[in-house]
This record gives sequence, C-alpha cells and structure tokens, in this order.
Amino acid sequence: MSFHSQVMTNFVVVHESIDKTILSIVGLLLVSLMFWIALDLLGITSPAHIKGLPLVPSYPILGSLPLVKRNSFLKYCEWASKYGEVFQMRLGTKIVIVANSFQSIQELWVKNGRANNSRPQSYSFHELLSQSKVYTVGTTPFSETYLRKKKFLSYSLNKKSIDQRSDVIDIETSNTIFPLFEQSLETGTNDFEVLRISQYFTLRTALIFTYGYFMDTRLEGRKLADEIIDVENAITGVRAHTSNWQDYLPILRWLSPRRSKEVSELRERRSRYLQKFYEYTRQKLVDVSIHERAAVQDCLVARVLGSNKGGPASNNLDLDEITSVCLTMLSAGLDNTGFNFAYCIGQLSHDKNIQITGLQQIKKCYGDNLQMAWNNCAYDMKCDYIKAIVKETLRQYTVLPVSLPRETTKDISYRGTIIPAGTTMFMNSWAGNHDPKVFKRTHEFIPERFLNEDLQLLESCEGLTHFSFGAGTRMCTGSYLAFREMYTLLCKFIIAFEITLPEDPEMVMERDPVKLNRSPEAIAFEPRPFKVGLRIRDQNLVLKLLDQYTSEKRFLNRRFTVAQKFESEKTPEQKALDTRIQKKWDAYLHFS
Ligand code: HEM
Repeated sequence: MSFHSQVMTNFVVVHESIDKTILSIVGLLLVSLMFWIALDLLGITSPAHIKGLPLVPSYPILGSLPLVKRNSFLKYCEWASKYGEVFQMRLGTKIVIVANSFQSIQELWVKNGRANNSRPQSYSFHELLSQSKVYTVGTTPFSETYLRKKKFLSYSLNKKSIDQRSDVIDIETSNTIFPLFEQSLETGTNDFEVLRISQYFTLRTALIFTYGYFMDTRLEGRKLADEIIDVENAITGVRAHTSNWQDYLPILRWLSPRRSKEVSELRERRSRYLQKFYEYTRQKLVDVSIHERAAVQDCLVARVLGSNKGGPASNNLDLDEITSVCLTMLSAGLDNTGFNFAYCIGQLSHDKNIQITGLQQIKKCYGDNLQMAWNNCAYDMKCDYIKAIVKETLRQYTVLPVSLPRETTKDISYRGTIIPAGTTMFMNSWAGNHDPKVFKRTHEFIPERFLNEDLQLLESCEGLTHFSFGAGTRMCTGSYLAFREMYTLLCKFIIAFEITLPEDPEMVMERDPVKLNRSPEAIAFEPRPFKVGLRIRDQNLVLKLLDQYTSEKRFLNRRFTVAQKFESEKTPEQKALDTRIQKKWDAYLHFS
C-alpha cells in the first residue's frame, strides 16, 4: 500500500469513529430527552399545580414559556378571556399565577397585601447581575435587610421629604426646558426628541437627591449620563419576567455562557459609576469648606453617613444596603419616568384641545401671569387638570405592563382556592389599567375620566386609580416623587410651548403603546424614537424666564462652587474615615 493510500485509510477510520461517537452522543441525548418528556407528562418532573385555578396550555418541560416570550401581557389578556381573570401557568419548573382584572388585582394585591409581599429570586438578575448580592429595594425578597432599606427609603421619599426638596424639581425642570428655548431661538429648530431630554432630567434629579451631585447633561456630564442610561436600560432586559428562560430551566444556565459575560460586564460598568458618585459625596462631607459640605448635606448618602441627623434607621444600614438604596434611587425612575413623560408629550402633540384646556386651567389656578405659574407649580401642585393628564398617561401607557413579580409569604384564600406561601404572582397591570368594567373607552387618552364637571379631581380618584405604580404593601415607594416630577415638567411644557406633530411624518409618535414599543421582550415599554414640534407660545415670557434663569444659575454656581480639597489639609479623623470606607468599597467592587 502506498503511503498516500495508507494515510487515507487511517483518515477514514478516524473519521468513522468520530462520526460514531457523535451519533452515540446525539442518540443518548435524544433518548434522555424522550425519557424526560415522558416523566414530565406523567407529572413526575413537572411542578405541582394549584387546585381550583384554571391552568393554561403548555408544552412538556418548557410549560408556557414559548408562548409568552414577547408581549406576554397580551397573551395573558387572551387567556383571561378564555379561562378566567385569574389563572395559573407553568413556566419551566415553576407555577405562576396571573391576575388580569381591576378587581382581582385589588383583591390579591391590596386585600392580601401582607401575604403577597415578597419578590421571587431569579437566576439572571439576582445571581448573575448582582453577584455581590446588592440589588435594588424593589427586587429584594422580604427580609430584615429589605425592611431596613425600605424604612429609610420610604422616609426619604415620603410627601414631606419631597415637599421640602421641591426646589430641586423646580430648578431641574427649568434646566430641562431652557436649552430647548435657546436652541429654538438660536437655530429656529422646532422638532425635538423628548425622550433623552426627560431621561436626563430624571437622572439629574436622582443624583442630587441621592448624592448631592450636580450633573450638567449639556456639557461634560453628558457622556456619563449616556453611559448610565444605556447600562440601566440594558439591565431592564435582564430583568424581563419571561424572556430569560434560564430563570425557569436551570439546565439552560450551562448553555448560555455568552449571556453571563454580557451581564457581568453590565455589572462592572454599573459599579464604576456607583462608586464614583459615592466617593464624590463622601469627599464633600469631610471637606472643611462650608460651601462644599452645604452642597451635599441634604442628600441621602449624607444622611446615612451621619452628617445630617434626620431620618430613621439611617445609621443601621451597612455598605451593601447603602449601595442598594443608591442604586434604587438612580435606576428605579430613570426609564419609567422618562418613558412616561415622553409618551405624555407625544400624546399631546396629537391633541391640541388637551393643551388648550391645560393652559386655561393653569391660568385659572395661578392667574394670567404665567411667570407666577412657572415659578410656583413645583411647590404647590395646584392644577387638577394637569394631575389628570399625568394620571391618564400612567394608566394608558402602563410602562411596566406586567408589574414587578411577587412571591407570597403566607397562604392566600382566593374565591375558594388556597394559594400557598411561596407562590409567584404576576400582576397584569396592563389588563387592570384597561379593564373595560372600570375604564370606559379604555384605549383612548381621556384625562377627564378622573375629573368632575368642574375639572376637579373626583374624590374617588385621590387614591389608587391605576396599577402603574403597583399596589399593596410593595407598591412603588417613589410614586410621589415621580408624579411630582411629571406634573412640574408638564406644567412648564404647556406654559412654554404649543406642542405639535413634527414636520417629518416619519417621526410622528404612534399612540398605541404596544405598537410604539421597541422591545417586546423587555420588562418595560420603551418608545421607538419620535419627535414633537415645540413652538414657543410667547417670546416675551420666554425672555423674562431666561433672564430669571441666568441669575438663578449664577446663584447656584456660587453656592455649589467646586473646589478640590488637598489631602494635606485633612484631619487624621477624616483620613481614617477615608481609608475605612475605601477598604469596604475595594472589597465590594473587585475592580479590574
Ligand atoms: C413613573 C415612574 C415610576 C413607575 C411607573 C414605577 C413603577 C413601579 C412599580 C410597578 C413597582 C412595583 C410595585 C409592586 O410590586 O406593587 C415599583 C416599585 C418600586 N419603585 Fe417605582 N416606579 C416609578 C418611579 C420610581 C422612582 C422615581 C423611584 C425612586 C426614586 C421608585 C422607587 C421604587 C421602589 C423603591 C420600589 C420597590 C418597592 C418595594 O418593593 O417595596 N420608583 N415601581
């Protein structure tokens, strides 16, 4: 046999043996899969169902996962009309209950609030993203640490605390609108994208409340602001309820290393800016200059670190808990408030009448001098019509169409069925907010549905009127802040501009939140890019406001002038504190 044919023969033999090995592995996998399916169909590996609640269609092993990957809330609405307003579904190894009507949500979330008060842990979010076990307050399961963080945050975000810091909202809403004036006056531009603008606003406000950090998103702060918005936005993808299959099928965790890498990169990027801000505040607090300390003394971190005595339990928080609270402040409203506000302005660009009534009602509350209205709206929230527009935006848009998931900590008795402790529950807030039994012409944008004939808020509308902030014991802690931010920004937009459709028909906002959504697999509705026309109503008013703004800005710059303190000037106590906190951060962050 020639050398060549010898090599060929060996090659064929080796090849055949590899083929056989592959075939045997594939065969083994197939047999195992069949065996697994058989066990599953016999109910041996499938999770136990809850007796007495309708169970929706599902596949072996996967359950309903393939059916609810995109726009799950619409599938739930479809199933609710077939099987009943509350049903159970199987997601991989879990059973989940879904509530789909105004009444059933009230019953399961409000009436049974004490039993329905924890959060389930998910692999993607709690293990991959938050390896250091620092997650937001809203995703922390019910526990001692949750109660400590919640108590501190509730105190910081209650009506009284926010009322005391209305000046921040006042200034930052002006900081949002004045650049639009300037751009409009200088370049004659009318068409603007409001989404990023409102995200910058929410971020700046959160940074001041949390760290006493003033960010100029027009200039040097923009790059960092974009980084934060992008990271937080990518993280909402990781938090999606039903599109991360590895959360429900542990076997898939072995098969998705790429996802793990992406998630750990997000975690590191997030850690970097959290540390930067925390360091900023800490440095300012030990500064000898009164001005430097004054700039940060009212913020949350200052309260925790003890320079400001106000607030309960603040000294009991450890570093992980402080980080969790700060993270919550930064991330919880960023997309939610920004997306809602952008949607609201997009709606108004379609509806001139709402703007005309809005302006009339603002004048009715504050008099014809609109400068007065501009200067006061952040402090007194007097105009019910504007409140109704904000409420209708929250209801109609329902930025989290399926609210944050819950886990029961006690048994719940629901219409003859026992829902055991440890069950995961989804609130279909989209369905609750569009329940035709409660909201007539439910898919239309009608602020008047919350008002009486005199355009005053209906008494029944002072309380829980929609589920966009959730409901019950774990309802959104930042709802008052978010509402006030949206109210003030909206008042000022209506005072300043006539809001029209943009010149480019391609950029007109789609009014249906479902069609407008660019990421049907994510936890939140995220509007596709759109523009609105913003035409200045009254140039004289704008000039007066700009004048006032320039002097306010000068005042602010004086108050918060940044001056770096030299290490050599620090007292030994200040240095010791620095080292102690730095050590903790190093241990926590493991920076590359
Ligand atoms: C329009 C803006 C916002 C919307 C639509 C929104 C919506 C929600 C929803 C649906 C929940 C889950 C509630 C539940 O399980 O019943 C939640 C929880 C929470 N939100 Fe918001 N949120 C907004 C803004 C904010 C802001 C600005 C903050 C703080 C700065 C905040 C802080 C929280 C916290 C701490 C929780 C967790 C509450 C807990 O688990 O005890 N939210 N939010």
